[in-house]
Amino acid sequence: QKWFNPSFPKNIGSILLGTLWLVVSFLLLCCILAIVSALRHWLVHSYRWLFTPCYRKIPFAGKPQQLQWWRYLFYGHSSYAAVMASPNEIARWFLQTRTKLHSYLFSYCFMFLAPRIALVSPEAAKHVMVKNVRNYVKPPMVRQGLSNLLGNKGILLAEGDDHARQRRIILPAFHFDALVHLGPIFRAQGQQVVQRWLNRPEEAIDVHLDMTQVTMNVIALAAFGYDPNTDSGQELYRAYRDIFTQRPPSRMLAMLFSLLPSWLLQSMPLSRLLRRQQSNVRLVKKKVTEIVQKRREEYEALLVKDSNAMGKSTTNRDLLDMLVAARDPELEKKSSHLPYLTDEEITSQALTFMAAGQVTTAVLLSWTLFELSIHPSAQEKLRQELQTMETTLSTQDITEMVQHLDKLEYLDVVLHESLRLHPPVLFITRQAVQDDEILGFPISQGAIVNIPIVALHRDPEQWGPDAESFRPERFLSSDKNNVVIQRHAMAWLPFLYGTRACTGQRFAMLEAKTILFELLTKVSVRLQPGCEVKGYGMVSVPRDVRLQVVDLHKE
Ligand code: HEM
Repeated sequence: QKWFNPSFPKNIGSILLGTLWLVVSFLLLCCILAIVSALRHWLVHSYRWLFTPCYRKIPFAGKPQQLQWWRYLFYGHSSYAAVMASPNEIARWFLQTRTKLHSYLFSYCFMFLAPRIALVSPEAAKHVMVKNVRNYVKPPMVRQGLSNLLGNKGILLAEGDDHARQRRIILPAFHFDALVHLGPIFRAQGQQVVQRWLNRPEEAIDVHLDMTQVTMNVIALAAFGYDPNTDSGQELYRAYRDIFTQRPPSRMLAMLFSLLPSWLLQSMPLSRLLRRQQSNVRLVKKKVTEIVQKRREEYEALLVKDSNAMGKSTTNRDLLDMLVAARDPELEKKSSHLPYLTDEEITSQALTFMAAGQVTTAVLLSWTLFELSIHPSAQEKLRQELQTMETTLSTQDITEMVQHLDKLEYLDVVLHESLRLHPPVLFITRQAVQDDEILGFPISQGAIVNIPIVALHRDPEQWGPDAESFRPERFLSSDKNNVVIQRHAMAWLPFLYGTRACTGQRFAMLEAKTILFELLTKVSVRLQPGCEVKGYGMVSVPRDVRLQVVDLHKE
C-alpha cells in the first residue's frame, strides 16, 4: 500500500519535464558558450580585418599567450607597445616581434583591439616622414588629446597647406641667429639651478623635478617673456606646472581621458584632479590670449610710429615677439594665403611651444645627467671639453659663448646618444589619407601606422650589438667601431625629419648645451646608491632619478 502512489504517473511527467528542461538549459548554455567562444575567437583573430583590408596582408603580432583573452580584448597589445609599458619594454617588444615575424611591418592591436601597423625600419619611417608625408596625418584620437590642451589652430595640429603656411611664417623665429639672443635666458636658469644645488650639498637631487623647473622657466621667459618668479607670472606658472606635473590617478585613466572630446569631459562627473586639470587649461588659455593681445597692441602702436617696422621683430626679446611681427614675403604675393598668423593661431603656437618644448627638453636634460652620473669617464671627458672652452674663450659675451658651445663636438654627441637611448617622444602615430604602399605592403586609406622611435633607436641592425649601451663616441666619424655598421641616414630620429620635423630642435639643443655647461663646470654628479630608475609615459619621463652633487671647487 505504502509503495503504491496513485500520483506516480503524474510524478513521471514532472520528472520528464524537469529533465527536458535541464537538457534544454544545458544545450542553451552550450550554445551561448559556443557563440561567446566563436565571438571571442573572431574578435581576437579576425575582427581587425573588418576595418581596413590591408591588415589581412600584413603579418600580425598575434595574441600574447600569457594575456587572458578578456584583458586582450580591452588592452590589445598596449601592455607591451604603448605607454602602459616602460620605454625599455616597448623597444624590446617591437624588435622581438619584428624578428619573430621576419617583417619590418607588422600589425598589432591598440586598446579595444583597434588595429595599428608598426613600421620597425628607418626606411619605412622615411616613407611616412619624408617621401609621402602629406598622405599621413595625425589620427582623430591624437588630435583630440592635443587639442584639449592646445586649441586646434596651432602648427602641431595643422595639416596640408595650412600647416605649410604656418611653418613658413614660424621657422625664421627658430633660426640660429634669432635663438642665440635667448642665450642669456638659458644661462641664467642654469646658474640658478646650480646655485640651488650648491646651497644644499647634503641633499640628493630629484633631477627630473629640477630640470622641469628650469625648462619651465626657460620656456616661460623665452616664449612669452613673462617671469614666473614675479607676482603676475605666478598664477599662470602654477596652472601650467600643475597641468604637466600632476600625476593622474592611473596611466590607464589618463590615456582614456586624453582621448575624450572636451565637451564630453565637461559633462562628466569628473574626479577632483581632472576638474582641476580642466580649470588649469582654461586659465592658461585665457592668460596666454591676454598676453598675445597685449603684444599685438604694442606692435600695432609701433607700426603707427614706424611703418618700416612691418614684418620685423622689434626687440627679439622672445618667440612671441617674433611671431606677432612675422610676415612671409612669398605668401604676401599669394592672395589665397594669409601671410601672417592670427591672434588665435599665435595663442595656439605659444601653448604648443610650452607643451612641445618644455617637457621634452626637461626629459633630455634629466636622462643626460642620469647617463653621465653612471658613466664617470664620459662625464669627465665632457667636463674637460667644456672647461677648455671656458678658459680659451676671450669674451664674456653670452651670445658668442653660446655660438662656441654649439660647435663643441663631444657635447653634441653626448646629447645625441642620450636622445638615442631615451627619445623624449617614444613613438608617433599617423593615419593614411589615401591608399599607399610601404616597403611592398599595401596601406589602405584610414589605416593607422606607428613609428616606434624608441625601438628604432635600439635596433642592433642599425646600432650594432652594443645598441643598448650609452656610448657617445658612436656618433663620431673618427670612431673605428662605426666602420662596420652602415647606418641608415634616418636611424636617429628623435625630432623626426622632413616638413613635420620639430621646429624647436635647435632651441632645445642650445638650451640643453648651455645648461649642461653651467652645471658640469661647477659640479660633478653621481647616482645615489640604491636608486631605482623608472621611465614611462607618452613622453619618457625619468622618475625617481636621485643624484648626489659634488662641488668641484671643494673637491
Ligand atoms: C628634446 C627636445 C624636443 C624633442 C625630442 C622634440 C620632438 C618633437 C617631435 C618628435 C615632433 C613631431 C611630433 C609629431 O608631429 O607628432 C615635434 C614637433 C614640434 N616641436 Fe618639438 N621637440 C623638442 C623640443 C621642442 C622645443 C624646445 C620646441 C619649441 C620651443 C618645440 C616645438 C615643436 C613644434 C612647434 C612642433 C610641431 C612641428 C610641425 O608639426 O611642423 N619642440 N617635436
